[in-house]
Amino acid sequence: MTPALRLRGLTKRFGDTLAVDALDLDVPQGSFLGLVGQNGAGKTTTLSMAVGLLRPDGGSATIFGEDVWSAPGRAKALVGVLPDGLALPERLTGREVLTYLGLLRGLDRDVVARRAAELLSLLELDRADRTLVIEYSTGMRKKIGLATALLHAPRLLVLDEPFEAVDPVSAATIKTILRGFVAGGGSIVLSSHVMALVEQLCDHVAVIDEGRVAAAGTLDEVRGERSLEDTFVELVGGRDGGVRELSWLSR
Ligand SMILES: Nc1ncnc2c1ncn2[C@@H]1O[C@H](COP(=O)(O)OP(=O)(O)OP(=O)(O)O)[C@@H](O)[C@H]1O
Repeated sequence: MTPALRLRGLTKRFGDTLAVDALDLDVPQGSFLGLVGQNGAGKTTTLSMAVGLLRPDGGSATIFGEDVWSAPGRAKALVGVLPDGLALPERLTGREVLTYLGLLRGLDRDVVARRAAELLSLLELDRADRTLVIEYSTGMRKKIGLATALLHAPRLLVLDEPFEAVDPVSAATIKTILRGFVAGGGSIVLSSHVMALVEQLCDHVAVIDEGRVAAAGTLDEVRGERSLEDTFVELVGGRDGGVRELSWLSR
């Protein structure tokens, strides 16, 4: 079966930094994949190239077989994206943002109005109906970003740190939405630093280290008998000597 997302030889260099190094990754259809890695490992750069937001120096990205760079219209219709540092029209309310983006996506006005109302209510943004996006908190921005990613009912969701700065009640709602999305046949790839969250939500995991995939597979294949955190620290921590302490802090 064609993967929901296929990355082959994806490469990006910023000056002397090789951020992503000939990276290969498949996100199988119907899977919920967690992308984990240390700060600066290359997760955001990889996801940005995967969805057509950042042009790779080499390699390819396909979404359900559609090439992100040679067939961007077809590929982008299939994917909903929550990018890092999402730029939003700041002088609109959440409802106006969803209406604007829904109409740009070619959805009917009635459909947009219905879906926007449901998303705003579910994500508890309807109480701030007159608030402009510029006045939103960090967590509210994440939530409206997630709503924009879901609005056109994509087949694949690509979410960069969707739970960052989100309160526990909203996080529980988002988890329910994402689980429902996968149960309904959707596929998800999300990046996170929270191993417990990845273990709780995802059925597949990929560990990125220095721009390459250090391990990938089902959750059980990658972690074996250990916790994901132990596996992760062992895989990527070993290089710089693992966990160290500040001796001058001890009394
Ligand atoms: N626009 C840029 N210009 C220069 N260097 C960049 C740029 N974006 C990323 N990098 C570098 O590329 C590498 C990978 O960064 P990236 O943001 O993809 O990592 P990450 O795994 O998402 O990190 P984090 O977990 O901290 O968000 C880092 O060394 C970073 O400094």
